[in-house]
Amino acid sequence: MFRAAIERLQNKWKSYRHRFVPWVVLNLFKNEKTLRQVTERAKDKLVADEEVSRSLVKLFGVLLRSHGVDHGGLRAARAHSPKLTTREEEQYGGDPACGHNAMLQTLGFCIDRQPSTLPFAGTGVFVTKGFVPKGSTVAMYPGTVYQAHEPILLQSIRNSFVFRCIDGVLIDGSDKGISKMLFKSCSGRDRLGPFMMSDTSWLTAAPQNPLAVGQYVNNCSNEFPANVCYQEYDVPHKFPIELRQYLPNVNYSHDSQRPLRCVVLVSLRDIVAGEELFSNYYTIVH
Ligand SMILES: C[S@@+](CC[C@H](N)C(=O)[O-])C[C@H]1O[C@@H](n2cnc3c(N)ncnc32)[C@H](O)[C@@H]1O
Repeated sequence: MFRAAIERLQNKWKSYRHRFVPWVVLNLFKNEKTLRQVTERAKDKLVADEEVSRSLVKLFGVLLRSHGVDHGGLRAARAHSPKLTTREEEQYGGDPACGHNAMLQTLGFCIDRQPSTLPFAGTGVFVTKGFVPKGSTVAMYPGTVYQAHEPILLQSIRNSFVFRCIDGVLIDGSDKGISKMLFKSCSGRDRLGPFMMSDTSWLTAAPQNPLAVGQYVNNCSNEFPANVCYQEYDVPHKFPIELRQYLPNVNYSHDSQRPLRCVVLVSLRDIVAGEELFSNYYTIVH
């Protein structure tokens, strides 16, 4: 009987999809009601990758113009997306809050970090303005991407921001210490001529890409069910090169042959201003 119980536990552990490892170990049997279950891996995507690409390209295109940082690619960016109106140009130009303005304008909502609604849960992420319709790309999970075979031991010590994808790829979303140093170093390494391939500003209090705060989204509880879920997004080859400077992820290994792995958070229902975002740290894939 004891063996059967152990086997049940092992099977359950193996099928957990997203794991913030230390948190899961301590809370494995809490909030069982809020577990997200999916029947097939293919069905786990709430929104098509093309839809995620569309949202990101729209936002990043506006960010590119609003920051006035073109790294040699502004003209190319303008060729990609429609021209801004004069009013929009004025609204974004030189405004320190331009990231949030761009988000409100293009996606119809703003998100930001604030103290969590939950006691002892530290910082959380809230919808601060506008309205998030179900199925929107609400946030991105920033960090260094490690393939399943790459070493992460040192970086993972006392680090509650290591996120595990379904295929064993890990994303270290910590903005402190060795994790921070490694992200900056990999990001500098991967520059392509005049183009940056990733954004390091998520490591600061004011990320250029305002979606890049998904690592601060807290786990749901029985009182606050999940309103967002994680979804892997492999950046397609055709993603505009001049917009990659806003991607908050970078490969740990320079010679990674795989497309860059990002993780986005997608809304499970409509969310209104003032609500905190809650994800489910555990997803069971049957
Ligand atoms: C990925 S971090 C999320 C950001 C975190 N709130 C912070 O301020 O750094 C995961 C950690 O947040 C805390 N956390 C997340 N969800 C929680 C919850 N529902 N209740 C209490 N603490 C929570 C735990 O300390 C967990 O290890």
